[in-house]
Order: sequence, then C-alpha cells, then structure tokens
Amino acid sequence: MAGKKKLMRALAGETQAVPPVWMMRQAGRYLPEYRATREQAGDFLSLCYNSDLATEVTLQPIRRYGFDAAILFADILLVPQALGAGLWFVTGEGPRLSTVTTQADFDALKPADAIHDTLAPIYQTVRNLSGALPGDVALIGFAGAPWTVATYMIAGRGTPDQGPAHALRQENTVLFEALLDRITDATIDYLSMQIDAGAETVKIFDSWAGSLDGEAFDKYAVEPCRRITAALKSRHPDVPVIGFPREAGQKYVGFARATGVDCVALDNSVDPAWAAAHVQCDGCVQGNLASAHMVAGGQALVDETRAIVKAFSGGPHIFNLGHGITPDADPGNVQLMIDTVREDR
Ligand SMILES: Cc1c2[nH]c(c1CCC(=O)O)Cc1[nH]c(c(CCC(=O)O)c1C)Cc1[nH]c(c(CCC(=O)O)c1C)Cc1[nH]c(c(C)c1CCC(=O)O)C2
Repeated sequence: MAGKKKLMRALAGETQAVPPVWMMRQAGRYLPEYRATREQAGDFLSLCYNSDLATEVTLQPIRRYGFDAAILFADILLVPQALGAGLWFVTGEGPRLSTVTTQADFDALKPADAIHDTLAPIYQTVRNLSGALPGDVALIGFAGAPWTVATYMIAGRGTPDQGPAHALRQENTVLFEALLDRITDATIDYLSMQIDAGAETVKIFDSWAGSLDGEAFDKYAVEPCRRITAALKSRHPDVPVIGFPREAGQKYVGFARATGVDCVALDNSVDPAWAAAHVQCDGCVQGNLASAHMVAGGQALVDETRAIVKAFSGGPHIFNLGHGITPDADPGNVQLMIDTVREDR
C-alpha cells in the first residue's frame, strides 16, 4: 500500500508507526486567515455557500500545517436548510432554525431528492478541492447523523440535553421517525454526491448520540448510520466511512460491526487503553486528544499526545482531537501537537 495516502492506508486497516493527523474544525476561528476570509464572505453561511472562499478556508490549515487530510468546509445544518427549514446563525450564540414539531411542519419539508439545488455550491467546493489539494492529502466529506440533525430541527437550536427531540420521539414517534427517515434519505444522496465530486472518505457526525440510551441508541444512532453506510457502500464500494457517535461510552464497543463503518471516531471521554482493547480490535479508530490542550499547550499537550499515539500503536489509528478545536486555541499549540505526533519513534 506504499503509494497510497496515509489517511487512506489507516482507513484500509494498516498500522503505521506515525499515524496520519488532522483536526476537527481545523479551518476555524482560531486561525487569523480564517477570520479574514470569513469577514470577506460576510457571514458563516455565505462562506459555506461561496465555493471559492470555502475552498480557500479548507486549504488554509493544509498550507500552514501540512495535515494529512482536509475536511470539506460546510456545516451539518445545510441539509435541513436544503430540505426547506429556515436557518441562520446568531453571532456568539450559534444556529437557529425554523422548528419541525407538527405534521404540518413536516409536510412543508421538501422531498429528499430536492436538496441538490441548494447544495450545488458544496459539490463545487469538493470538486475545487479535489483538484487543488497536494497529492498526499486526503479529502474528507461529511454530514450530520440523522439523530443529531433532527435535534436541531426539532428544537430550532442547540440544546444542552436535546430535550425537545426526546419529547417528540416519545409523544409522536411516527412523526419523529418520519423526520429521521427523511434526513437519512437526504444524507445518503448528499454524501453520495460529495463522493461523486471527489471526496475520498466521508464522516458521519452524531454529536448527540450520547443522549440516546439502550434501545433508543440502537434505533436512532446505530440503525440510521448502518442504513447510510450500506447505501453508500452499494454505490461506492471502495469509499471508507467514518462514524462519530460522540459520548457513546460503552456503546462504542461493537459500533463498527453493527453499522459497517470502517473507522470509529472517539471523543475525549474515552480512555485510549480501553478503546485500543475494545474498539480498535474491530478496525481503525480516530482521536482523541482533548481540545483544551490546544488552548493550554505545554508539556501536558506533549505527554498526552505521546500517550495517545502509544496506546493506539498496535492497530490502525488516525490522530485527531476528541471534538472540534475551539476559537481560543493557540495556533502554535497545533504545530506542537503535529510535531509530537510525527517525532521519530
Ligand atoms: C453540531 C455540529 C454543527 N456543525 C458540525 C457539527 C458536528 C460536530 C460538532 O459536534 O461540533 C460540523 C461541522 N461544522 C463545521 C465543519 C467543517 C469542517 C471542519 O473543519 O471540521 C463541520 C464538520 C464548520 C463550522 N460550523 C460552525 C463554525 C463556526 C462558525 C463561525 O465561523 O462563526 C464552523 C467553522 C458553526 C456551528 N455549526 C454548528 C454549531 C452548533 C455551530 C456554532 C458553534 C460554534 O460556533 O462553534 C452545528
């Protein structure tokens, strides 16, 4: 597999002495060049839909640091918008959406295959990137998992406990499941189009998977991810899929087998030694340095980075953070992390 990109080799199950490295939100507000381009675009959503500027911010962290992978610059909430939901961002607070809590709200949504007009600029960004990236850098596409996307569509915003989505699933299960199915169908088409445009792997972000217990986790986190993965594999058999059931805890065990994903991304609440024994045994894992180290830096960052690389050194591993890098991170600490991952060993 010598000629293949480092990220793709890890996803194919190869153990490497130096793991590939990239970061969630690597194109983000901690970088001065990102803030400048975002200002040029006007606002966050305009940046997402401007293919030239979205290409530019995706490339910025690749130029600055030489990561092994670039992740398409977009957002998981573009799918609800393409389905017809209202979406806007309140500076300093986060996303706001028109809510879907009644049958009438649901009936007003567009069919899954009507999303592509809205999302066409995103496919263009992927095409741009596919031609612009250095030859050894892999391109990652992504979408939100249906449960996580639904939590925003139902509440109309981010919530600490996903209460409104849990309430709807209990009070109107039929409507809740219809919404999840609509998002699932749209997500399959969306990711498939990203792959057609040049994404070499795709990641499914289930940021709120941890709030689903027992049977609900199987029905609303595992099953939609399994369905998306199976549909993608039938259309694009050679494209690996990364699943990120954040805060799944013990339910990380067997997630790859149950869903068919090629790699499981770990949040930083997971102990690396435990995950090496119970999750990495099924294939590639990604993670899981705490983002706080990117703010604090110092010897603790170096020690923890080394400990994670060592814990996962017996199998396929992609070095990453456990969640997105935060705006208050120091760009110098990112370089220190990368240098530590890539040091001779
Ligand atoms: C839940 C979620 C969202 N978006 C995303 C998730 C899942 C991952 C996670 O749990 O963080 C995923 C996402 N969002 C963004 C990407 C681009 C790729 C990357 O660099 O990782 C990805 C993969 C850009 C973004 N998405 C957002 C920003 C910051 C916007 C800005 O520039 O002002 C970026 C770079 C905004 C966003 N987008 C979302 C929220 C809640 C917010 C506001 C919070 C915040 O400001 O960080 C929804």
